[in-house]
Amino acid sequence: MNLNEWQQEQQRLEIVKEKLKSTIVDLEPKIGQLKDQAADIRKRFWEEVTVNTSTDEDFEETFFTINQQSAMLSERERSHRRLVQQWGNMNRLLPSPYFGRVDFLEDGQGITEQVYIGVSSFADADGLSFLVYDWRTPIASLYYDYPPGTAAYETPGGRITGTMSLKRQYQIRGGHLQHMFDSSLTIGDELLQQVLGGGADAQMKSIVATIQKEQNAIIRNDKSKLLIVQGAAGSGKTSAALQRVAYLLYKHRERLTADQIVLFSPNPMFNSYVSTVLPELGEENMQQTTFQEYLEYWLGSTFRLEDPFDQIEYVLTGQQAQEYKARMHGIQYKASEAYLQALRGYSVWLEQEGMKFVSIRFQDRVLISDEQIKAKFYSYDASIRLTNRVTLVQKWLLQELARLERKEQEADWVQEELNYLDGEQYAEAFSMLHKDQGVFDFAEKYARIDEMLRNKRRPDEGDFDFAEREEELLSRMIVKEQFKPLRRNVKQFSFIDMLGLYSQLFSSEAAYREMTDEAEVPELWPEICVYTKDKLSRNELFYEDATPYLYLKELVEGTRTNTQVRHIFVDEGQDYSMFQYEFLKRLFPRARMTVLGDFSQAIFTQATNLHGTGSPLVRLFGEEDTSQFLLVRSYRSTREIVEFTKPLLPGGEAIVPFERSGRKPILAGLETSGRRVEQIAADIAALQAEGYTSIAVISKTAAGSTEAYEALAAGGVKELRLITKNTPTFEKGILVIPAYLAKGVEFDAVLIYDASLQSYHRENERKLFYTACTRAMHRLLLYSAGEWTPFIQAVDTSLYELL
Ligand SMILES: Nc1ncnc2c1ncn2[C@@H]1O[C@H](COP(=O)(O)OP(=O)(O)OP(=O)(O)O)[C@@H](O)[C@H]1O
Repeated sequence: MNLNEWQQEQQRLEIVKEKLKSTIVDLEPKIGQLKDQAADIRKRFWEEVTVNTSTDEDFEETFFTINQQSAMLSERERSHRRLVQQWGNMNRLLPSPYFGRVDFLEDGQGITEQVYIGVSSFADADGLSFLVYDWRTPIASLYYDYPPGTAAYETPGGRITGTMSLKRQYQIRGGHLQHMFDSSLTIGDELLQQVLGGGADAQMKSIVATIQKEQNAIIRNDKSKLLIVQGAAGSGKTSAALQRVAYLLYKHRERLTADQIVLFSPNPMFNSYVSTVLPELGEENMQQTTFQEYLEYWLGSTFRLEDPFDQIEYVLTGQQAQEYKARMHGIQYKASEAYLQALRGYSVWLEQEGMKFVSIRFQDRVLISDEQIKAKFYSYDASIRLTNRVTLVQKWLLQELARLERKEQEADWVQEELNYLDGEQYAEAFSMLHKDQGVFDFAEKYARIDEMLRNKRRPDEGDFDFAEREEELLSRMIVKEQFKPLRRNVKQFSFIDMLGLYSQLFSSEAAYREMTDEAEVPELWPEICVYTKDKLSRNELFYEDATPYLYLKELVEGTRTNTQVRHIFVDEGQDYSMFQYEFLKRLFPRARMTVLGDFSQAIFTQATNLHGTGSPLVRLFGEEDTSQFLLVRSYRSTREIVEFTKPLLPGGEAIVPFERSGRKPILAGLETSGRRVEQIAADIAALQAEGYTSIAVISKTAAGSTEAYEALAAGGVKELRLITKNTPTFEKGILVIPAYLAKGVEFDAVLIYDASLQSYHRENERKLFYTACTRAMHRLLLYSAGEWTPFIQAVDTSLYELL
């Protein structure tokens, strides 16, 4: 690149910066004014409105002026918000106004346009010529999709074709042009090299300057109802997901808001890891949650729920337990579509027989027995669907309660309670009654009509005994208060014995077949029945039972849906069962779904294979509405680490490392655990001296982490932090962490605490081991105080160094 070009670019940068600065200066007073105006309107809102409702016309007039005032207020507030956002965007642009440029000559046009691309758009004072284009504009996709030559991009009005004569990347920091590269490749590797060579952070970074073509296709896909992304470890799935959220928010800014997008994360710590990407891009964060959080919300008050981490701990360490094998079959079956089908079949069977109810009790008495409820339930026409019949029963119960409540007023305990009120309390109740005049009047009116209907009082009857009436009113209120929880419970369907209904499924094999109409019953069913019922009897729920339980609850009580949400993103999608996918689809009927995952990192027993024609996930929306993507390039780790981790997996050869070099992984075989601790302590110190600030010691389980933490702390390693499933945020430093919690995140250096045969040998530990190793960006060190795991033994010796 010649000096002249460099100078031209520098000059342009200065011009853009000046214009940005003057726009910011112009905007500031306008923002202040609008804010003041809005505050003023709010303050004087009622002064401008004369409330008069005496006649219909007055009422209309009042209604009209209120509407007018509030429209004005919201218009000012909207303008204010827009300007503040614009101001924020300009400030964000100032230190680095753009990162890319393409020169494009559209077919049929005479002038080549210079398209500069940055994190948001910036137009010149005329409002027509763009000094910077937002990376999400249609024309900006040229930058991501093509090398110089013929190129095209899609617009709402159709495809635009032409020729790209230049593609340039910039590194601008603090307003200074530091580097500039012209590229002939899709996106020059230089910038990506620099970005990836940097250190790991406690928070994920946006990748807008270096989005790769295959990632861009995911980010901009706006056609399919379901996007499935299968991508190797470190291939940028999470990154693509977050930029996709920003893209959708931009493209549909008139009708889509951040709270209509939900991201399901693998754990709360991951939430904090990704939470800064969108704000960095000038967008609000989408809603973030975990599936467990949802389960806790609906079931947490009824059960002690096992979470997926306890479940995986059991899978990894519970081999000695008697029911281990049965539980493994159980986990698999309860995650399957077959079980979902079985539950549907069960709900049909319940329409004929087998419903279970809970008696409604009051003060140790049965008010309405379960048998009565059951009889009522089956007295309705058999053609009425289960949930509708439940609603009818609910209505009937509320009526019954109203009747019983009236009857209860004459009960002795009410009289006693009345007597029990001493003078002061009585007076207080009395004055409260009168204070709440509205309630009192209403209650009076109600009582009067009630009595008339019951022929106790003639319509013309005037005077009545106030004292008596007040006493009656008081007793009514006492009973009402006591009946309140009963009514609330009925409204919350607690008259249905959900626990009993779910337990009932786990009876004999023959009964199960009959109730569910399912031909297939999993192996070891009797054992599955025993341990499941045992758990339920303690008001506890296994993780694999939680979603099915909730699903059955909805089949009986009616489906809860959220129609607000338009997009859901599921990260680490391989860890969700088909059962859970079906559930999510029902829960968010108006949402499109983006599922990102890696079947090679499927560490849970209920995993779902995402990709390929055989993927059960494709059936969720059908092939027509589904787009599948395969990401094979891995960006996180150095070539040496990727080459080492590839042979750990069957089919791993397909993974392509990004060309960034580093040291080969190091295998340190040590004679004793004590020596291992010494070696790790020395290695951590050396890594720190080399400038690495994010270092993770990864072990297989939580117990393993605690053991490693204690040994290393005793061995003199300072400022260690033990990460558990309850750790809320992700921070830089030296962490000790179980592999399953390190999912989705990354570190400068990873130290595998125990890579011995003893630790990793079963087939279901292969993916866990792979997941742990692929967290490393720059350095990977593995330790063993015994024989190496067979997964490493299969790796060519040229791919690692021995200590
Ligand atoms: N186009 C890109 N430009 C710059 N960095 C990228 C790009 N794509 C991915 N990366 C970087 O690669 C690393 C891995 O990305 P990310 O975490 O999104 O991958 P992933 O596929 O979700 O990984 P895993 O499955 O292992 O959790 C991150 O540091 C991310 O910033």
